[in-house]
Amino acid sequence: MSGLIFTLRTSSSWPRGCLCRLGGLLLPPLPRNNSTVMSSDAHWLSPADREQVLMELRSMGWVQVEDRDAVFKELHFKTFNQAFGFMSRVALQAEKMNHHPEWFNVYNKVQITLTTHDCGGLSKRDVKMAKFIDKISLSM
Ligand SMILES: C[C@H](O)[C@H](O)[C@H]1CNC2=NC(N)=NC(=O)C2=N1
Repeated sequence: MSGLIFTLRTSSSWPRGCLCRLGGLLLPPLPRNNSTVMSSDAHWLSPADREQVLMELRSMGWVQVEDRDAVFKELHFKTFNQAFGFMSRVALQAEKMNHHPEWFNVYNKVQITLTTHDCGGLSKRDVKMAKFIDKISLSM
């Protein structure tokens, strides 16, 4: 039986998992787990949105991570208690949003990386979480 056979593969040069290539076509991100459909805010940021959002995040001290589609920020607090209190509030928000930071804490410093694993890159959820983090850190 003759017929066309297409293979789905993610483009190597694009943030992992964000776009699939079907021949020469670029398809929107596919949910990692076929049984669940990602909510719209867990989808990869569009190129137009990215530039605007990254400009805003950079103005708040976030930087882009070199080898992955993510943003990073290091926060300093007066004491460990303040740092941990900050982390507790962010943890509750992470559970509420079902969107969790990658973070590392030493004494009064908290290093945070945000990216959306389900789409392999930055999404609106990362932006929402970054803005929440900035708001809470300023109120500590
Ligand atoms: C199964 C669970 O809903 C998913 O793994 C959620 C949990 N927290 C998450 N956190 C982040 N940063 N990215 C995700 O894609 C994500 N997905």
